[in-house]
Amino acid sequence: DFPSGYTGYHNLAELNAELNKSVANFPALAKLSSIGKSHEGRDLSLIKISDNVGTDENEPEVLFTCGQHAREHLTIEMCLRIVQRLTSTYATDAAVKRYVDSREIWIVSNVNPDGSEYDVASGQFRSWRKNRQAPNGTDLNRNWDYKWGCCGGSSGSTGSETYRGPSAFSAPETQRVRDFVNSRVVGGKQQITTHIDWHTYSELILWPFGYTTADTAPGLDADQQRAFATLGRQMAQTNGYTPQQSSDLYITDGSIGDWMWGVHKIWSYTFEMYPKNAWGGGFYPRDTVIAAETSRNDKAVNLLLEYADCVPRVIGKTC
Ligand SMILES: NS(=O)(=O)N[C@@H](CCC(=O)O)C(=O)O
Ligand SMILES: [Ca+2]
Ligand SMILES: [Ca+2]
Ligand SMILES: [Zn+2]
Repeated sequence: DFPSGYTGYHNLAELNAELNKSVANFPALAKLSSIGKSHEGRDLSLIKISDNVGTDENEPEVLFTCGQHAREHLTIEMCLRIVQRLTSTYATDAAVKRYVDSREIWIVSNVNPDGSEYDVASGQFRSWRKNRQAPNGTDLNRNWDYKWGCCGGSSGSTGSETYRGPSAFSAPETQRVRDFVNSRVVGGKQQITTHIDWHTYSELILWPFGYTTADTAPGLDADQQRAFATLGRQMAQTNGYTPQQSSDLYITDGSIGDWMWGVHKIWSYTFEMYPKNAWGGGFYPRDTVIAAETSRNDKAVNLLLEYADCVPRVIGKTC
């Protein structure tokens, strides 16, 4: 379990207990299911939040994913914040009510439960990043099948922290999220319009592509780049993170964001949360920062929900 100074973080059992509580308290708004199992057989929980939550309504769908990287535990708290805020303030916050009534919001609060449990299992942090597949784990954020291993943005060495796996989608966890997103193609149209994948740390808002430093590339034209950057900058205005194309940080290939946009044209952002640098605790900030550093992103989440019907509206275009 988490060591002292970190007991405010939720381990998997505590996370699931909180998700169950939210669903029990708001049965008309929240529904819990599973997209399948992790490598070691843990459930990959899926929460849906919307009015008439039991009905698939014709409303823009928004996806949030957390915990691809095991040691980035603050992201689990971020997904929990999203679930708890969108249900518990529905009755009192007009904006939240509007978003929940007009969107369908999906949250996979821990994509890599084997990894996050392994990281705390000994009572001391192991600084574990990857999943728990043999021989030494796969970096889930290099395992997605868009330009997989194309461009020096991942490693073929099993011991590397960015080991891409023996093949794209070799990890059960990326397969399950892939299958869920693929299942949201209804009548030939992807229902999910927008997505945030949560990471730590560095306080950044990143948008595709990661596999190339070019601002535009096949499948990402100048207007789309401008829309990505404009909404990214507006969200950064609200949380003080630095907005940039993900390859401005470093080249990544096989990342979730490139796949979401490259394959499904889902407006996908990667947020790197607090701290800004290692002096703030690196991957392991104390639990005293959780409330401030998750609520810091409330307005950015609202902006994504606002534009979920048509992101190009942000640059004055119509859909
Ligand atoms: N959270 S992290 O691993 O330090 N950074 C992410 C950045 C993701 C990206 O650039 O798209 C990664 O390398 O997968
Ligand atoms: Ca609905
Ligand atoms: Ca729908
Ligand atoms: Zn990460």
